[in-house]
Amino acid sequence: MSYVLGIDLGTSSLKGILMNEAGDLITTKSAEYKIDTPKQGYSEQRPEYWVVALEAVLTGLSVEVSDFGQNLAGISFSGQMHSLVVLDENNTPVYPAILWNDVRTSKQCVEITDKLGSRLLEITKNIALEGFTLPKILWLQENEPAVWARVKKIMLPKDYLSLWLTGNAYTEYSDAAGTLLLDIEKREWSKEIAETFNIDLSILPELTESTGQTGLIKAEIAERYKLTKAVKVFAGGADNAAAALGVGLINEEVGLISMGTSGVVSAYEPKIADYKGKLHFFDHTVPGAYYSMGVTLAAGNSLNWYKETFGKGLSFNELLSEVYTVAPGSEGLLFTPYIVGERTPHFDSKIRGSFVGISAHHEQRHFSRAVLEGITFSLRDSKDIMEATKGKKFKQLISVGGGAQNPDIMQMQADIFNAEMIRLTVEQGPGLGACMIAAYGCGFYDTLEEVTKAFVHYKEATFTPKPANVARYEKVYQIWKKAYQATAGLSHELVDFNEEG
Ligand SMILES: Nc1ncnc2c1ncn2[C@@H]1O[C@H](COP(=O)(O)OP(=O)(O)O)[C@@H](O)[C@H]1O
Ligand SMILES: O=C(CO)[C@@H](O)[C@H](O)COP(=O)(O)O
Repeated sequence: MSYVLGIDLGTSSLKGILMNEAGDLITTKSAEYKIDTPKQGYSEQRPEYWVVALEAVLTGLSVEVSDFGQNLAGISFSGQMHSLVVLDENNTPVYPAILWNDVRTSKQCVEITDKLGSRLLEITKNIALEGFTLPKILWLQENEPAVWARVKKIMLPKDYLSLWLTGNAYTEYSDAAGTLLLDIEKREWSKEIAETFNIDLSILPELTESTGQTGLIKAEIAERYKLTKAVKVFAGGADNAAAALGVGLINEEVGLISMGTSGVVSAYEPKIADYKGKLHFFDHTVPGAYYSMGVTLAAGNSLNWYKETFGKGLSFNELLSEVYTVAPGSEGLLFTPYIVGERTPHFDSKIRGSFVGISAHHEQRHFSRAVLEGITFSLRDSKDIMEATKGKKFKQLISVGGGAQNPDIMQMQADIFNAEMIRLTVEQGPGLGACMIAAYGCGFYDTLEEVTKAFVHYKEATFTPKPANVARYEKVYQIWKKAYQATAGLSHELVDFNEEG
């Protein structure tokens, strides 16, 4: 039976999921990489890190699965969104990729908003945020003119890997939508926006559907991994759009929660909607459909920071092993996960995180629980906005991302969202979505609905809200919500103070 490979180029690691054409999991492999932070607010990765990780995953698969080379038929991708990759005429990166959680571009966001006014929302359906690609391009033009002069191609992370595999430069609508350069209605690069900011349209990659084929794996790479078939490569999707497909978000019945490096709440949108920038609005991987989402900049990232700072050397399971012994509300300890600023609902790159209410009786287990609760409250902010704008409550939510591995986090999500939380049998939503795109692209199925039936399965055991916890969290959440206003002024002053040196 033929195999399909889904590559999820995450922020903390690259994950490969190998499945057969019937939708059975064969195996998974992953390789981690670091984030470089040369200055406060900067977040970068060298595209070479991703290639090294991809090669490690391909090597691991070819060693573990004896018929990998013989049976691999198609590959597709899911990738961290918005991050800017810049290449010269030889397709060599000329600058580190500036990532989606880099907040150096506040000035450029103001410039975009001033120059485009209401046209920005009309054309792109989104507002200017530090994480998106266009402000990063303007930052490079302004701060690194010599580098900018060498740029012949702009790419998004997963598209760089596709280029590396095939030699062809493409992107697809779900990732293009996150650049602020796509005219969402016309489904083409916006000439108006590109001209306003002196961006030559020729440096933008050709657009295709998520399911579009970008090429075949180059001969020298096929030879290295002993791939005997002509392996087809398909464009894939932005990680949140691929996850939406991977969890079966192909109708409005359910919502999606992801606790990866970022935290995301998203919903299927059958047609273009105007959320006035309160929620992000992007193309889905399902051609012609869309999804809306709210984003917490540092969900898993806050947990990582906490682990590295206060639990060095511990595994996540060790770090969180006593969380269940603390009652909901962490006995009066609150945490706001704004360690790199926040998107939904505050859109504030200068807010910073805080612990509020530290008492002499608090132990490490209280801090651990407070961190998880703060992350989940922040996701609740997005969920509430989404439900209010859509006028409907999600009774069931599918939970993905690294955080979904922990049962205490899952129960907390059920209690704080007051919804039944469901998990996938194959735990990696974005990578699964990428496999599904490859299976469809290879022609193993006629429709994405059929692929969904074969590939997407939920675990039988779900996490249901406990009424006493729901009631308690409702009260704590109302207090937690005040922490943003209470700490915003202080945070802004401190950030300015630090920037002055
Ligand atoms: N066993 C675990 N328990 C709780 N959280 C975890 C666990 N493993 C990973 N995580 C969290 O999940 C995050 C990684 O999730 P993932 O979806 O792989 O992210 P990304 O796609 O951004 O690389 C980590 O940053 C970490 O905070
Ligand atoms: O910026 C966004 C969405 O707008 C992030 O969700 C990135 O797409 C990174 O995702 P993860 O690495 O956390 O999956």
